[in-house]
Amino acid sequence: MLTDDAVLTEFRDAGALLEGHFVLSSGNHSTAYLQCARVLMDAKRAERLCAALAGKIRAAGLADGIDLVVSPAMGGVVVGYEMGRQLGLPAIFFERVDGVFALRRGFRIEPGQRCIMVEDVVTTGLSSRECIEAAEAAGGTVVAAASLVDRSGGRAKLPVPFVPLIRLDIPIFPPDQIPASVKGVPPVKPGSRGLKV
Ligand SMILES: O=P(O)(O)OC[C@H]1O[C@H](OP(=O)(O)OP(=O)(O)O)[C@H](O)[C@@H]1O
Ligand SMILES: O=C(O)c1cc(=O)[nH]c(=O)[nH]1
Ligand SMILES: [Mg+2]
Repeated sequence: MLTDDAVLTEFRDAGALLEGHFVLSSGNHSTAYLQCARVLMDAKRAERLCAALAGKIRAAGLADGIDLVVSPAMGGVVVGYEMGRQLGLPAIFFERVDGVFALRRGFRIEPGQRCIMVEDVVTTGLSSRECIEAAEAAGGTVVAAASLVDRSGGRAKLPVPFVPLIRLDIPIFPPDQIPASVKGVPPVKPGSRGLKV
């Protein structure tokens, strides 16, 4: 069990609590960004946080009978792997092919396998919902979801019980409602969805 303060300290110590002007995966803008890759680059920190998340999942009675961890690449790859280790389950990831989540690399889901979908961050919940739909389309039954961070303040709706390690309520702005003070700061887009290179 980790307190919210302890989780935020881990993020702060990892240099993962960023302030500025960010374009999120959803196209919304924000003045705050949680860079989970910086948290997960430290194996011991990843272990501490994922052990706590696994503990929350067990405490919620959601760990029993799960066969498989599924997660959405890129952000979900490392956290999915470590959650598989903590829960004693295999872990596979979906990756976007022409924008649509697909299983590659010989990964597959056996018919009826019970899955938990694991994300790094939930903002609108779109990536999570798409990953859950992809796992169901691949033959699985998704019974729960988990993430390191839910920054939606609980507003993101997922179709299965959802356990975040920490829940934050961080404002997001649609592109036509960005405050003037934020507009003046050149935006950066850290995530990979819809990235133009
Ligand atoms: O709840 P949402 O509004 O979907 O936002 C959260 C998603 O955005 C980020 O991924 P991103 O799509 O930027 O791609 P990445 O994981 O490949 O970096 C993050 O890893 C989540 O998957
Ligand atoms: O919504 C996102 O794209 C997003 C927000 C955030 O704080 N961290 C992240 O990795 N993605
Ligand atoms: Mg992602």
